[in-house]
Order: sequence, then C-alpha cells, then structure tokens
Amino acid sequence: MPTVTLTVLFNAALGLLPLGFVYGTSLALDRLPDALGAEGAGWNGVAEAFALALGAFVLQQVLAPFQKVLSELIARRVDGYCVRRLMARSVTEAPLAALEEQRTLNLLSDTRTAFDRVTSTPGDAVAGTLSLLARYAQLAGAVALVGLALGPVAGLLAGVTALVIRFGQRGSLGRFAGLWKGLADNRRELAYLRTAASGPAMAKEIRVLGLIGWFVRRHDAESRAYLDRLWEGRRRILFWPFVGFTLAGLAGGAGVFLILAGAAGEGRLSLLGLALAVQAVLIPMRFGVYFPESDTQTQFGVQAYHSMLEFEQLVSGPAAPPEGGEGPEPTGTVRFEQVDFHYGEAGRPVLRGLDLEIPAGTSTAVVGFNGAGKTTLVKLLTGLYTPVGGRITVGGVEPTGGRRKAWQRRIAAIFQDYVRYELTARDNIVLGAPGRLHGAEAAAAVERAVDRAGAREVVDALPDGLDTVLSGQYEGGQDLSGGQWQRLALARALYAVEAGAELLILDEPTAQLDVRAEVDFFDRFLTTTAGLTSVIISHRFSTVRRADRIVVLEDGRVAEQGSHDELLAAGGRYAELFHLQARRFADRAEDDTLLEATG
Ligand SMILES: Nc1ncnc2c1ncn2[C@@H]1O[C@H](COP(=O)(O)OP(=O)(O)OP(=O)(O)O)[C@@H](O)[C@H]1O
Repeated sequence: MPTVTLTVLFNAALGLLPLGFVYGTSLALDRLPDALGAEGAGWNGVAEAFALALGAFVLQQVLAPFQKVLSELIARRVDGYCVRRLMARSVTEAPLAALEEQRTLNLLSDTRTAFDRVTSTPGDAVAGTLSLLARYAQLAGAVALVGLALGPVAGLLAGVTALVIRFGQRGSLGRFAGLWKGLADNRRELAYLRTAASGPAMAKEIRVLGLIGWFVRRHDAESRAYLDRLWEGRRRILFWPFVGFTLAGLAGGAGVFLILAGAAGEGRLSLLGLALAVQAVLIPMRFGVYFPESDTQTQFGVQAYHSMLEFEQLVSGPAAPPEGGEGPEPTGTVRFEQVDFHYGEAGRPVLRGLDLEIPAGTSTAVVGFNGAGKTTLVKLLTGLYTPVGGRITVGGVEPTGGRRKAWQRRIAAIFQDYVRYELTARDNIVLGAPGRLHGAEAAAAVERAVDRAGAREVVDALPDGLDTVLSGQYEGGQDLSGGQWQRLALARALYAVEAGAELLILDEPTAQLDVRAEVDFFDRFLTTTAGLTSVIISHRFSTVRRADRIVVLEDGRVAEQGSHDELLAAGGRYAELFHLQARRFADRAEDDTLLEATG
C-alpha cells in the first residue's frame, strides 16, 4: 500500500511541475517590462522567476524516470496476484469440462498472452525508427530558433547538449537490452511454468497429484530470482549513467539559460525573441528522455531481428542445392553401409558401423530394447538426419542434396509421436501427401485409406464424418481417443501410399490400439503392404512376426536378422524375447481361465 500512496503523490507532483515552469516563465515575462524600465533595478525579480521555472523543469527531468520504476513495481505486484489466481482457478478450481469449452479457452488464451508480455517485433522497430524523424526534425527546428534568438554559440550548445544526453540515455538502454537477452533462459522457464499451470493440457495430472501449490511456489521463487537479477542489472547499468547525463544536460541547459539571461539583461532581446528562446531551449533539454514511441521498439525489435538471424545461421547447413538435376531419382533397395550416428557434437554413439539392407518390395520389422536406436534408424532413413559416418543409398544413389526432397516424397511414415492436427478428419488424412491427388481421385483415396487403416468406425461415429474438426475446442468438433487418433494417423500414411509413396514406415503403429483393432490391422497388413517396401518398428511380437524379415538392433548394430522362424530356430536374442512375451501372455490367459473357473 505505501507504494501505491507514494506513486499517487509522486504522479500528482510530476503533473504539477510543468505548471510551476509555466508560472515561472510567465512571471519572468510579466516582470520584464519593469526591469527594462527601471534600468536594471528590477532584474532580481526576473531572476527569481526564472529560478522558479528552472527549478520546476530540473525537478521534472530528474523525477521522470522514477515514475517508470514505481509503475513497474505496481504492475508486477498486480500481475503476480493475477497469475497466482489464474493458476489456481484454471487448474484446480474450474471444472475440467469448462476448460474444454471454446469460449473458456479463448478467454484463457487471451489472458495468458497478456501475461507473457510480448516484446517488440522487427516491424515495430522499423515503425519506431521512422517516428524518430519527428523528434529529430523538432530538435533541428528548435536549435535553429535558439540560434536565431540567442546566436550560434547558444544554438550549438543546445544541440550538442541534446545529442550528448540522448545518446547517453539510449546507449544505457542498449546495455540494458543485453542484460535482458542474457536472461532468456529464465524467461522461458517462467513462461513454461505459467502456461503449464494455467492451461488445460496438464490440468488432469496437476489436480490429481495436487501439484498446484508446488507450481505457484516455484513460479514465485523463479520470478523473484529473475526480477532480482533484472533490477540489480538495471540499477547498475542505468543509474549512474543517468546521473552523469542528467548533470551534463543541466550544465548545457544552464549555459544556454545564462546566455539567454545575459542577452535579456543587455536588452538585446525583444519580448518575442525572449518568448521564442525560452520555449525553444526546452526542446533540446528534453531530448534525453525516453521516447515511448520508438526506444523500446527500436531496441527490442532490432534485437528480435538479430535473434532471428542468429537462429537462422545456427540451423542452416550448407546452402541447399537445387532440387533434382543430379542424375537418377532414388528408388529401390535401401542400404545402410557402415553407418555411424550420434546426436549433437559429442553425443553418445547411437549407431555404430550399422550394415543393413532393406530390399525393395519386402517388409522389414525392426526390434530392440528401449533406446536401441530404432527411431533413430528411421530418422536417418527418411533423411531427417545425416549419418556421421558411412552412407545410406537407395538403388545405389545417396538420397542427399537435391535428391533428398524427391526421396522424402516417396516415403509414407507415421512416427511414434505423430501429429494430431486440429483440423478435419479429411485434412488429417490428406496431409499425408498434400496436393498430389485432386477432386474425386483424392476423395476416393481418402475412403480407401480409411478402410485399410481400420478407421471406418471412427469416421462414421463423427458428427460430420470426415468433415468433423478433430478437436473439442471448435464448434461442432470432437476429440478422439488415443487409439482412434492412431487409426487416423495410419490412414494418413496409407493415403500417402495411395498417392504414390513406395516406402511405408510405421513406428509403433499399434501401440495404442486395442487387441481387436491390432489383430484386424495385421490381418490386413500383408495386403496393405503388398508390393511396397515397408519398415515397421514394434515391441509387440505379434506385430513383427508377419514381416518378411526381422532385424534385431543392439549396441548400435544389427545383432540378428532373418524371418520369424529362422530367428526362433537360431535361439538368439529374438527367440529369448519372443518366448518371454509369449509366456507372459500364456500366464495371463491361464490366470483368466483360473479366474473364470473359480469365479
Ligand atoms: N533428439 C535427440 N537428441 C539426443 N539424443 C537422442 C535424441 N533422440 C534420441 N536420442 C537418444 O538416442 C538413443 C536412441 O533413441 P531412439 O529413439 O532411436 O531409440 P528407440 O530404439 O526408438 O527407443 P524406444 O523403443 O524407446 O522408442 C537413446 O539413447 C536416446 O536417448
């Protein structure tokens, strides 16, 4: 509360100070004829009036920056209270059903965007730079007027003073922006905590496990740590330079006012000249203040642009060669030849001298423990990453450079973490190969993909069939269960096959399907993949056993490969894991029979 009282008094004083200046200068003008008439005797009265005007002006300049500090203190307190309230209401008190309603979500999204305190964009920076023109035009005009009224020395002094304090203050803002950039990690963490604890996505777990207290405390502690660093830096960077530049401004201002007083005292100034000079001098003197229409925009907008450039530089590899035009398009048998791979600069090796052949037109299943590198193998196969050592060829051609895109268009893939687009069911399917089929041909391909993926029941149950938006957050939309989504994702991959893809990659395609749907899918798997090259990753042996060839990944290499029967006969790792899983199912079936018998 004292902060609020202080701010109210402070703002009232700041508002009244310009009136003090107006009164002082008016008084000086009022006393001037007397002083001129009395041959110098009345000059004390004029000087007093000027002193009052100058005092009010200086005080206003010195106090103005503290207005921003006080405002920010208050804003942070109010925002802190609101964020805590928002977190509590949205994830612990509001009924989950309400959180899934379109209107509630819109309001929540607007509120959260406001708390994210979005900074200036590069577009704001350009607009802000243009608005500086008005400021500099005004300065040039004012300096010219001071020069005309008081002579070139006064004009020069006013201009130089203005530029010194301006560049001084602006430079401090630049250094402050550097500090702000250095706190990006903290801001990202704070935004994450706010979003996580105020959004519907995590509401279930936060409620059930009673995590809201933990989130609020963590958010408070992190905000305090962030603001402590920010404010300490701001004091260090802004305070002393502010004092220094204000003093420089005062010295320059005092110099110009002395010239003015001297000229008036010697009677070299007409009343008009005096009035013009007094008002014109104020413009350069005020040039050291913060320009709300441009300073933050130019500083942080340009910074955002530089971050964008830096990001582009970090993520850009060598310039992408033009598409095609490099001999034959990659098609046919895929070969991994002594492929090495690790993530990052010095990551742990994931693949080590891996040799693997995936003959065209056959189905290959890849199995292995968690973290064995199965998904990584698929990422390399699809050209999302390139091998660190060795090479991958398709029909003897490396699908790199200009051929990468052509190769990717021949692939239909669903990854473990496939995307759930908040679009219609039809769009979710067509995005497997957008723009490749049109009109009736596309519509028929969608229908076939739905049937082959076993998604017919799912689509038929939707209020608008294929045209239903798959999200409860839209009017008439409907969300799906995990298994239903997976069938749609399968349909997406199969649509790409309809559109001409020749390699079908399925990473855990049945992990979320119920037993009936899984059996159903694999009963049709052979027909679905006939003539295609397919790679399927699965931990379910019932899934992989139907593949032409099974590859066991271990220690970054192919440990075993062969058909299901060959691998069982070999009695290696595959046989061991297969029996383990089979026994578990047998035990479970036995338990069920026992239960039935005794129940
Ligand atoms: N983006 C990444 N950055 C760094 N390391 C990663 C990344 N993705 C995977 N890894 C690491 O690479 C190894 C292989 O991961 P991968 O996802 O290929 O395994 P997987 O065989 O598909 O496992 P799972 O059966 O659990 O899906 C793991 O040790 C994992 O920690």
